[in-house]
Amino acid sequence: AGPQSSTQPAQDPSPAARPAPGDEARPSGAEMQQALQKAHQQFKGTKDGKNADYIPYLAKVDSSLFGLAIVTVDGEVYTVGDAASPFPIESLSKPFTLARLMEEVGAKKVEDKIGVDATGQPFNSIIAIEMNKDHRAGNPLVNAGAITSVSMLPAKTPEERWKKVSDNFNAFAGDNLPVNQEVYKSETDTNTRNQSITALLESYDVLGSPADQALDVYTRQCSVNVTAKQLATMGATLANGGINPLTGNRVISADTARRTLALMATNGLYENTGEWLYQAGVPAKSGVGGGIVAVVPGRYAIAAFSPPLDKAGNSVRAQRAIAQVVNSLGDNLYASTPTPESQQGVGGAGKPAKKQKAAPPPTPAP
Ligand SMILES: NC(=O)CC[C@H](N)C(=O)O
Repeated sequence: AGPQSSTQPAQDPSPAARPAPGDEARPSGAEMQQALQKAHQQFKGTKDGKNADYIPYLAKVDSSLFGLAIVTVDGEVYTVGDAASPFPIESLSKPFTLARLMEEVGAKKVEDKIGVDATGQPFNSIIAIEMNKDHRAGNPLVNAGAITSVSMLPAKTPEERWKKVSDNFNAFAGDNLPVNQEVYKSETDTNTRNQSITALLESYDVLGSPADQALDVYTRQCSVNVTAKQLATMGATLANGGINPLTGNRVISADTARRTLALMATNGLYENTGEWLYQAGVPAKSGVGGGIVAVVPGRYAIAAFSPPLDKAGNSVRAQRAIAQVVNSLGDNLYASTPTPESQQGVGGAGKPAKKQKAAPPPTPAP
């Protein structure tokens, strides 16, 4: 791949008229669709990883399911494979409930009561709570932080708390996301680890609601079914400054969207978040149901679903496919100029993409 075109506008355009970095080489819809197809083709045979088995329902899901979806801030939708297959949202619920919480109580309360730094620990770590004397949970995207988030949502009854969570998901997805009752039961019957985490948080007096209510609403929010297309729409709402690009409705403020994305970049894939950001260069969030959503701010979100997970609980195919698509489209946020190397996927699994398009002639300012 060669360098980008060196065509320069005669004059530096005003800041408002200046395209954002990379805008001059924005991929077309056809290129996005092709990138999805290529990644699907390339990684569908991947055998690495294993379904989550600590939640009995997830162990039984067909490991070969594999779907990819992109939703752009202009409301374009591109999909390939099993993008319409519902799967449990699990930890992908966390950033969206967090965003609702920030809207309702302000970001400062989240910073003070939960914390906004990486934990560097597994999502269900108890040691991370013990080590973090100031904030206890440390980050809203691990279980302790997400249970605390749910507990802090202003609500007088469990029903009201659940309705807030559920209405919020539906607004992000522009669709009705149902609870998978089998998953809810499966998790409720087996979530002894989360019971311990919740009891520990309660002992440190950081919960905003009765402990059992926080854990139950958290468990139910993890049991909601979502498809890759719906998940990409949820991510695209974050990419689009809080406005759902399919419904046109504002779901959260632009400030909350920005803060949520920063937290995804910091801790979205738990102890593997650094490795992820190093390879893919975009904020993302995973769930043990096999979903991952990644966001290119101002541009699009890409979601992938494939059940087999790595040891940190992140879908293997989803990571490889998303990293390859994002890099091949030139959207790694840390790549000032796309290079063959920056266009490779996780572990160099991808191939360099074709040359960047030449920049179009500058549009005259109105
Ligand atoms: N990482 C995840 O997706 C974990 C979610 C799961 N419901 C749990 O609490 O353990």
